[in-house]
Amino acid sequence: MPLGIDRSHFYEEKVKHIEKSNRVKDERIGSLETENAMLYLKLAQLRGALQHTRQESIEIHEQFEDESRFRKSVAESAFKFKQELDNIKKDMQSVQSAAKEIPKQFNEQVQHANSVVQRHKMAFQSQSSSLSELQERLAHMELTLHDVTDRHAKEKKRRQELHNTLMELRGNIRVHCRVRPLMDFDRGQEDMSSFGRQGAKSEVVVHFVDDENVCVRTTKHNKVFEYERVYDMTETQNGLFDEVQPMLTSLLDGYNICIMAYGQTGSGKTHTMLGSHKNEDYCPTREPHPDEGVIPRAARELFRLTSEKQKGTHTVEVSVVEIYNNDIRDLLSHDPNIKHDINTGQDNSISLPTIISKQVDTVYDVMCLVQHGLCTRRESATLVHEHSSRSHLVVTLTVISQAPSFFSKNSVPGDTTPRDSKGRSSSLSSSGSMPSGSMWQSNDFSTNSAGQAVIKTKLQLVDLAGSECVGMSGVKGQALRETANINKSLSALADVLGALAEHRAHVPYRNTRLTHLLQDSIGGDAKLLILLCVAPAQRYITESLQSLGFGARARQVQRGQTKRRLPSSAEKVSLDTPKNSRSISVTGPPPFSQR
Ligand SMILES: Nc1ncnc2c1ncn2[C@@H]1O[C@H](COP(=O)(O)OP(=O)(O)OP(=O)(O)O)[C@@H](O)[C@H]1O
Repeated sequence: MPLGIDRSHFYEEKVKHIEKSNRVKDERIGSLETENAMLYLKLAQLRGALQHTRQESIEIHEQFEDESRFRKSVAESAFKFKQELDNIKKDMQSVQSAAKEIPKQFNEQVQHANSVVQRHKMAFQSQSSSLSELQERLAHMELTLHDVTDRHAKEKKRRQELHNTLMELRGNIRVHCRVRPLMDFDRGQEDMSSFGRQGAKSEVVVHFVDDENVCVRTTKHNKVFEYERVYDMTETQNGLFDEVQPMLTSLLDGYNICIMAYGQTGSGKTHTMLGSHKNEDYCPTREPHPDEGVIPRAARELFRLTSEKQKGTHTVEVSVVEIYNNDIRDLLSHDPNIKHDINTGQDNSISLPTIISKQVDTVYDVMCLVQHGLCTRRESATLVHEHSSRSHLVVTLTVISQAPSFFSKNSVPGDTTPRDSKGRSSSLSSSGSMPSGSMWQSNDFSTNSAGQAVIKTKLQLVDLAGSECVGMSGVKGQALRETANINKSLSALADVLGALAEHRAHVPYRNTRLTHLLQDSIGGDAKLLILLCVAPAQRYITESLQSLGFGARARQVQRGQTKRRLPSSAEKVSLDTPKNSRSISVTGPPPFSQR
């Protein structure tokens, strides 16, 4: 550039140009930065997309692997299935071939079965005729068996009746034996585990054999005793009374009856006669109770029998006495400690004139009086059992019956009552069961206040005190005296039976009050039943053998024919003078006896 030329313009232009170029560049930079930012953004987006794609590819890879594994397992399963299928196919083939065989075999079997059926059919046909024959024979045999069983039962009953009649004719004492169940107190000092076991004191050694036999079996003993009836441990009060009941019918036919429970202490005498209770707890009931014993049942039967007779012709009186330490005590008296004497009549009839006898109309009345007596009865606890009776209890029911009309004042002279061929009055036989050959006795024939002839018969119900070994009962002092008296009176009873069985001239009735009071029942004309009570345990074996022996001995006594309480000679009854005597003793020969 020439000197002196203004260069500022140039520079200005130059600056402008540079500024313009700078502006262009700045714009260019700006747009490039924008573009760069856009590119960064795009890059970030692409990176994000890449990341997403990577993630997806991982997932796809994993899915692929899963699928590969699945395919592999499917392939494996398919292989297994194929193998199984092959096996099934093979099986199918064998089944098919077997199935092909089945109809063949079935046919063969059917043919075989047919032939068997055919054979059996033939056999059946041949046997059916013999089967019907057999059935006929079986039916016939069943009929015969039934018939034989029936005849056997009838024979047994007839034998029993004949036996009873024979016993009656001979005047035998009937003996029934009751074996009681094993009780807790039978254990004594024994431990629980050995209760009832072999060798233990409580081992059962008295066994029921059948209705008529009982046996004692131990290492030392094997003895069988026979009685009219044996009751096992399960026998109920009702079952026992069923056997006793028929005897009571004779009471209204004019026979005295005595039922006596005998046995060692704790053997079940009170249970049998009254039922199980403590004396002071006895509670009479108006209704029959399944547990009640012979006394309430006998009273019930007596009232049943009298209810069948003409109203007002029978009255019943009750007395309750005990024999304690050989003294007779009236348990219905205000002062039971008063001792009473026995009166022996000219005809050897026994009575207690000073004791109270109360008239009763119902069983309840009877049992209330018995309960009154029981509250006073002596009992105490012994080692054997808690409520041991220390006295003999005698409950007497006296039946006062109006004698049949031909004994009355109007008909006595020149008695025209029809008689049977043996001289018996037909009106008498209507009262029932006079056994052939029975004899009549007049000692209880008397008159009532209206001057009518009456007959007194008595039912004595005796709960004896228990025989016992002093050592076993563990008693001392006063109780020892009681035990000694009990044992003495019971052995006197055995002596009396011994003397009667051996027909000795002297029978020691008067050795004790017990034997004296029971004299006309044991040795006289009463029908006597002894209920032997036996405990089954080994610990009482001595006492049980003694009781069973006592029963066996009693059965041997033959007292002669039982007698009926009726006047022997109506003509001799002085009915015109009733004041003379209330108890008319007649000594002449009986008009209707079989003699
Ligand atoms: N057949 C029986 N069934 C069930 N329990 C019975 C039987 N016999 C007796 N017992 C029970 O045995 C116990 C003794 O019986 P029980 O009092 O009758 O004897 P006992 O012979 O009268 O005795 P004791 O002479 O000492 O008075 C009572 O608890 C009674 O309940």
